[in-house]
Parts: sequence; structure tokens; C-alpha cells
Amino acid sequence: MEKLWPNFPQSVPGLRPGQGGGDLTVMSRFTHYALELWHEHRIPIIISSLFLLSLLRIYLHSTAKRQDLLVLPKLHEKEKAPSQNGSPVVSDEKPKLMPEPKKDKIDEREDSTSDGSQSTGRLKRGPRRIKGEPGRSARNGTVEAGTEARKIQVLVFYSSLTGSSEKIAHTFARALGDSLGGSAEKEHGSTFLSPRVLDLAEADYDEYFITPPKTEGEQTDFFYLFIIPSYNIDSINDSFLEHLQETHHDFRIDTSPLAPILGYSVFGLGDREGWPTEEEGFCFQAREVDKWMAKLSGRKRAYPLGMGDWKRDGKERLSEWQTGLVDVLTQLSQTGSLGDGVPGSGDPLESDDEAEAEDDGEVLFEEVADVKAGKKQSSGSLQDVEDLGKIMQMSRPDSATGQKSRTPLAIDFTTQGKSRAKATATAMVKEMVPKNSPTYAALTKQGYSIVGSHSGVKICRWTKSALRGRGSCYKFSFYGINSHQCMETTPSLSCSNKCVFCWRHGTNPVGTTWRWVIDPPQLIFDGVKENHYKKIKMMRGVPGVRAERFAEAMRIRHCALSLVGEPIFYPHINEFLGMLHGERISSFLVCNAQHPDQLAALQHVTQLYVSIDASNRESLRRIDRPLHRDFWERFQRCLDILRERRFRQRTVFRLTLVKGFNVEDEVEGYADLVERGLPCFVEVKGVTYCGTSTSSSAGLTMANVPFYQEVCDFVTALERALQKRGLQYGIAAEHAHSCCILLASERFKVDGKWHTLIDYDKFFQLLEEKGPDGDFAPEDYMGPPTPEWATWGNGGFDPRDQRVDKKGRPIEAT
Ligand SMILES: Cc1cc2nc3c(=O)[nH]c(=O)nc-3n(C[C@H](O)[C@H](O)[C@H](O)COP(=O)(O)O)c2cc1C
Ligand code: SF4
Repeated sequence: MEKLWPNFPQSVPGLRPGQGGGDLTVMSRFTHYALELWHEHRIPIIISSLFLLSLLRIYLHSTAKRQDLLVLPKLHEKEKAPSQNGSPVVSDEKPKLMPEPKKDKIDEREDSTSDGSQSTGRLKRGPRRIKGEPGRSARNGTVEAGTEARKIQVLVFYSSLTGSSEKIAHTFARALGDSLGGSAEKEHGSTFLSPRVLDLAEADYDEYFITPPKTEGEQTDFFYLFIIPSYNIDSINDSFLEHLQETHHDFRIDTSPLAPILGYSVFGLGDREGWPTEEEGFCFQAREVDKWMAKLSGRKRAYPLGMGDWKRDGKERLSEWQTGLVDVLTQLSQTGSLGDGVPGSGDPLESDDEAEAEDDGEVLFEEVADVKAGKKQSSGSLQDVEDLGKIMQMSRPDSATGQKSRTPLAIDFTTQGKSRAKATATAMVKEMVPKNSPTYAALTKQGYSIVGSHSGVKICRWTKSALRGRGSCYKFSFYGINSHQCMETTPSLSCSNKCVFCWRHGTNPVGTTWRWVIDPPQLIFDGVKENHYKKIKMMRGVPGVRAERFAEAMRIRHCALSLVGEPIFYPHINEFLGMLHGERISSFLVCNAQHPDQLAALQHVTQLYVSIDASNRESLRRIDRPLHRDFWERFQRCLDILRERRFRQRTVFRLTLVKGFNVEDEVEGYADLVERGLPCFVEVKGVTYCGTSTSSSAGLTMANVPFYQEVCDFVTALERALQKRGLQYGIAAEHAHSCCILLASERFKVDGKWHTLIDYDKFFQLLEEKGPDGDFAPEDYMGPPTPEWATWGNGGFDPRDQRVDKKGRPIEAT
């Protein structure tokens, strides 16, 4: 031992022998020696050890075979594998639909794939990996099919001073819960939790109105409902509204902190006895809550504001509101989205294309190529209307193959009365407005829905305006048409004129012959209704839309066949009318007085219009720019037909006044035309300027738009001219808002009172009894007297509504 380590100690200092300090054992001497060594050389020892360890690590790393890390399974590999067809692979593991399993079930689940088959048996460990698409797309908040189950919690907030709203809120919440039932759960996994009722006097605003409430565990989305009475005294409503406003304006908080909620809707309670109109304060606080919630939720109004007076119509209005909400919530549970819609921003103009001119009136587009083609064919081959059915069958896409039959077709049904010649042309049947055409793009951009290949539907500005209680079109004042229940459509986007005042954008087909595929009337009927309702539904979130009118609008009662193009150009117009009438939808059909044969063959319509755009040949050529060379003869034949049919059809002359074109010195000429056609009514309307290239290229400017006073002057002059001829006409009604005045035959004056309104139920009853060619007269379905406010000298604005200026500010009645 001494030889080996000369410094090896023989004893340990400080310890006596016997205590282990004198005669040292070999072991204790060794320990002592090691300690000394360590103290003397510890720094070089540490450094060299570290160095050796590093060398060892580098050596092992570069030579050892790589191994999988067991703690993280290679879940990504499946995702990366290319698909058979080269497209990106969506994981074949179904996204989880079930809630998280309980702990004791985990092992069992991990050993099998989600479709129930057994996996490799290897336990899945490590972090849970979510596969498939994210449950909610960032852009529209849509829940995609196959995502995890979500819970929808409806919260019903209310305030109440005298207690009725509290009871109403509880009863409503119970009924809503029952209606929602769990139907959605069966289909897509979203579940409704029982609606919770919360008193605004007790609810913690910070918990609900700064952000949606926080939830633990399962994902819960919130839907807010409010039942808000109004009080013109200090109440909890004031502090609640203050809180909403402050939150919105608080610079530390996002302006729409409630955007994560699924949606909201407000129902107001008020008292019409003390506060008869909205201007006088009816439900004013509910309207405020609705407005501020739109801002805070980022325009998530899911259903229009409902309002009612519990002593009068409250129950009915609330039940309507509830029905609408059930629809919306069911859709939400199935799709996770409020659907397409015009989001309500609180801005009075946000949904209205107010720059839009009057929608109602026949207008047209031109397409140079089609004009040329039309001209070529008009003098060419002709086909009987009776044969159109057969042609239609042939010209529809083959149902099995989706291919179009190569049917030769060139039809001029417009002249079928004259010629019986059969088709000889060999042109291929084309669609009037193919989906990939610029015309289709232009029309859809302007808000039309194209149905089939030649029909269109659009909601007019008056329909939107009536939904918001801002006035109906003149047809409400004159004929009792509810604008919000009126569908504006045409079965033919093509026309045979190119009127200068047409405010459409010169892109539509024109022609004198029908040379396109003919869609069956049922397809058009179903399509226009579906698209109309879709467009109405899109108005759901717009501020100011009345729940009551919205609910009514879901039942079309009137159809204005006047959108654009020429409705009687469509070969199956009578069948189409039959479908409208079959569903008790009234028909107002406007034609351009260029298709006398079709006019003569037309069956009963509720009201038949002919556009009278000028009083003489030259003026008509200049303003209507007709394609038919014999346009004036056609025009006059149409007037004769109208005269013959005046005791069968309720006929109307529609005059559109364009200063500098068809007003000056034409009163006498128009009076002559009235004398020739003897229409039941003459509607006179100032043109609406739209500033399109079509109108400007025709030399039309704002200077051509007459002032209302000028229209009044014209109408009084026309009335005098008619009376001078011994014709019994008088000025019956006016709608100053749309620059429109109605002259009526005294056939519609009973006991000194004008009866311009229509009894629609009676019309349908007569039609059902006597058939579409039945012998009944316009007087048979004449309605009650024209309301006082609509008669000449009273302006004609619907007193139920509020007039607003372009910025949505109320205009005081004068
Ligand atoms: C003091 C008071 C003020 C009211 N002010 C208004 C009002 O300004 N506008 C309105 O439409 N209704 C007003 N009402 C009617 C209430 O909104 C209506 O009766 C409501 O149904 C009451 O609900 P409650 O019983 O839950 O308090 C008022 C009622 C009270 C008692
Ligand atoms: S009749 Fe109907 S479509 Fe025409 S403007 Fe009035 S509401 Fe609109």
C-alpha cells in the first residue's frame, strides 16, 4: 500500500486510537487520502471530466442508430401521406363528435379507431391531437359538420317594474325550451340547454355584457334574448343602457366585445294607450337595446326587433317572434351560422341601395350581338306557339345526360297570329342568360337572382322600406298592396324595346323573337319564390326591420311582373299566372304594347298595365327605341285590345314622364290615346333618373326628371283634356313620395268616393268560380273606398309608417 501511494496516511489527526483515530483501518485511510487528493486537484479533475463527457456525447450521437421517441407518437405521418388522387388528405380519423370520455374509458377508446375498428393496439399517449377541420371557420363562424358537440345556451334577459314582463319572460323561456326540444341534437350534435331567465336588475353586467360568460368544460355558445318594457321614468333600463353604451365607447375594450355570441334579438313591451306611436315613445327602450346590442355584438341581430302591447296585440306579436326565433335557432344548431344576411350596423342606410331608382317598371338591357341576331331572325323562321310545348321538352337539358338536345329552333311567337309557318331555321338553342355570361354576372351584381335561364327576381327598395316601417310604394296607397308582401319578378329578362329611361345597365338581351331555351313554368315559379324568400330572410338583421312585417313578408301575396324585360314574351305566361293565382298571389302585369297577339291571348290578371311612353309615333320611336319596325301599329293594336277587354281586365295606362321627351305639347295626344283605349286607370309617374350609360348616351340627365309640381300640372291638364272629350275620368289618388298620380274612370267612383283599392279575396273567388277566361268585370272585385290620406291633395304617404330622409332621419309630416 505504502509503495503504491507514498503519501497514504497511517493515522487520522484528532482521533485517539480506539476511537478510530490512532490505528487507522485501510478503508478510513483510503478515504482520507481521496479527500486530500480531491481538495488539491478538484478543478483540473472537474474540467477534464466535463471534457471527457462531451467527447463521449458527440461520439454516441454520431454513431448511434436513430430511435423513435416513445413519448410522442408519430401522429403527423398519417397526415403527410399523399392521397391517391393527389389532393390533400383530410384525416381519415373522424373528428370527435362525442364529449370527452370519462377517465376509466380512455384506455378502451384509445385501442380502437373512431369508426369502431381495432387499431394496432399501441396505446396512444402524449398530447391529444385534434384532427379534421377546425370546428368554426374564422370568417363566418360556421360550424362544420362533424365537429365536437356544442351546447347552445339561450339567455332570456328581462326588466320589469310592475311584474308583467317577468312573468312573460318565464313563460316565454319555457315555451321556447319546449319548441327547441333537442331536435337539433339528433341531427348534428348541437344541443340546446334549457333557456335561462335573468333579471337585468340582478344580473352582473360585467359577467354578461363585457364579454360572453366564461364556461368550464364543454364548449357553450350563448344566444341572448331580451324582453324589455319601456319606462319614461328612471328604471333599471337606464343603467343597463348606460352600461351598454359605456362598454361600446370604452377605449380599453374592443368595440364589439360581444361578437362571440351566436346572436341576439329584442322584444319590446309598451303601452299604446299612453304612447301610441314609436315617435311618441312606444317601446323606445327596446329599440335602444336593439341598437346597442347590434354595435356590441358586431351586428349579430338574429331576428328583427319585435314590439307589442300586452293589452292589445302583445301575445300575438310575441308568438310570431318566438316562431321566427325557433327557425333561426334551429338553423344555428344545424349550421352554426345565422346564414346569409345583410348585417345590421345601426346605420340607417346600410341595407338600402338608396341610390337605386324605382324598381317597378319595365326596363331593358341591350346586348349588341343579340340585337343583331334578333333582327336577323325576326323576319325569318316562325313557329306556332302551340308547338312551343314540344320544343320546350326538347330544348330542356336532357335529364339523364345533362346535355342539351340539339334542337333547331327559331320562334317568333310575337307574330304567330299572322303567320302559320313552321320553323325551318337550324340555329342551336341557347340559354338566354347562361350562368357564365357577362349578363348573368351583371344582373347578379345588381342584386337579381337569376332563375333557370331567362327569369329573374329581386326585392325592390319599397319592399325593404316597408319591412322597416318607412313607407310602401304607391301601390299600397292606390290599390292596397303591401310592399313587404310583394314579389317583383319577370319570366323573361329579354325585351323588344330599348327605352331611354331604362335604368338597367344595357346588358340584357333584347330581341323580337324568342330564340332561347324555354324553362317550364313550375321551375320558374318555385325558383322565384325560393329566391324571393331568401332575399327577405337576408333582411333579418337589418336595423329597423319589424318582426311583425318580417313574419308577414314570409307569405307572398302580390306579384309585380314588371321587373325588367317583357313578361308576356315568355311563351307560358298563362300557366305561370295560373300558378300565382293558385296560391292566391295577385298579379300586376306590365307589358310594353309591342306584342298584341300575346296580349289578346292573356288570361285574367289582377291588373293589366300597358306602358304608354309617348303620344305619337315619332316620340315613341325616340323614347322607346323599339326593335319592331311596325312598332306604332303594334302599339295601336294593343290599345284596341285593351279597349275591347276593359270589362274583362282591370286595365291601366302607365305614363312615365320624361321632360324634353314626352311631356311638352303631348297632353292632347295622350288624351287621344286614352279615348282610344279607355283604360280603367291612368297612372302618371315622373321618370326616376339613374345615371346609367344607357340613359346618358340617350341624352338623359337630371334635367329630364320632372318636379312633382310639374307632374301635378300635367295631370290636371290631362284631366281637363279628357273631360273636354266627354270622358269620365278624374284624379283619384296621389303618392307624392314617388311622384305618382292616379287618374281613374268614374266606373270606380261610388257615391262620390273613389274606389281604387282592390278586393283581392273577391278576385280569387271569381277566378275560382269562373276560371282564368271567366266572364267577370273589374268592378266585381272593386275594393273599399280609397283611404282619405291617399286621395288627391293629401300626399298619399302611409300614415302607419315614418318618413325618413336619405340619412334615415325622420321627416316631419307637413
Ligand atoms: C311608469 C311607467 C312608464 C311607462 N312608460 C312607457 C313608455 O315610455 N313607452 C311605452 O311604450 N310604454 C311605457 N309604459 C308601459 C310599459 O312599458 C308596459 O306596460 C309594460 O308591459 C310594463 O311591464 P312591467 O309590468 O314588466 O313593468 C310605462 C309603464 C309605466 C308603469
Ligand atoms: S309593386 Fe311591388 S315590386 Fe313594385 S315597387 Fe311596389 S312593392 Fe316594389
